[in-house]
Amino acid sequence: MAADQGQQQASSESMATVAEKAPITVERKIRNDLETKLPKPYMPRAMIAPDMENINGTWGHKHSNMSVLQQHAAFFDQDNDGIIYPSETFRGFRALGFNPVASFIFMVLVHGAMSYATLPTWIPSPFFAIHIENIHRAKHGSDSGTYDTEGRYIPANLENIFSKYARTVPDKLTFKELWHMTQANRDAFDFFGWIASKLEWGVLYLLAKDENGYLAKEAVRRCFDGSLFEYCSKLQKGAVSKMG
Ligand code: HEM
Repeated sequence: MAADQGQQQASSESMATVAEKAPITVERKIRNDLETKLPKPYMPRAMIAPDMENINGTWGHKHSNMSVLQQHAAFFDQDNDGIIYPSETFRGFRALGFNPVASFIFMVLVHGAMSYATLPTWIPSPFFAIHIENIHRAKHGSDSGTYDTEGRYIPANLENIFSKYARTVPDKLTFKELWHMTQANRDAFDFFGWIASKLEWGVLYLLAKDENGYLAKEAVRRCFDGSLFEYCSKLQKGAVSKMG
């Protein structure tokens, strides 16, 4: 009997997501029910970005056999040649509705920060090209961990963002909660990653916040597979109506 109880206690301890002496684990919650809806939520997905509500990823979005991170960047590859030039990024940001000044600044930051790491040789590109084949090499620290090192997508890490930081409304982040998340994701002395993360999440907030100032989980998920960008550019052209 005592042995049974001991075993039960050991097994509940081995699954605990909270440690009494680490109050931060109480504050930032982890869900333990992901598997009830989403099979193997911990398994990185190469081509599809699912979550609890969309277990097959984005309906109607073509992966073209690219990794989820490659799909995220591919919207900006307007001639589909696998290489993104600054002019394409500028036009991509314009198509999303950003003004010329903001689009120019984002273009300089993205290509200044990401081109070199993605090049096929060590010789820098005078054109600041970004090679989509190697986009995984442009990953940085202090991120959410939702892309893995090879550019796959880890559903559990998307869910963790919302269970940890969405306090006001479930599955939606206020600007303050988003800021809190990027602060919490900081690796020590990773100044580049701190700034890169703030910019990525800040631009996403500007692009996809709703009329009440919330950033919805659905918008974040669709940012990861790039389908959000296609949707927003169609919205700008007036080709689709706004997401429910
Ligand atoms: C409106 C435009 C864009 C938005 C809103 C955006 C937003 C994001 C977000 C929110 C992340 C996730 C960061 C994390 O997991 O913490 C991310 C990651 C990434 N983005 Fe973008 N992005 C945009 C444009 C681009 C462009 C043009 C490129 C390159 C061509 C790019 C390349 C990347 C890469 C390489 C990562 C992985 C970084 C990492 O997880 O360490 N993004 N982006």
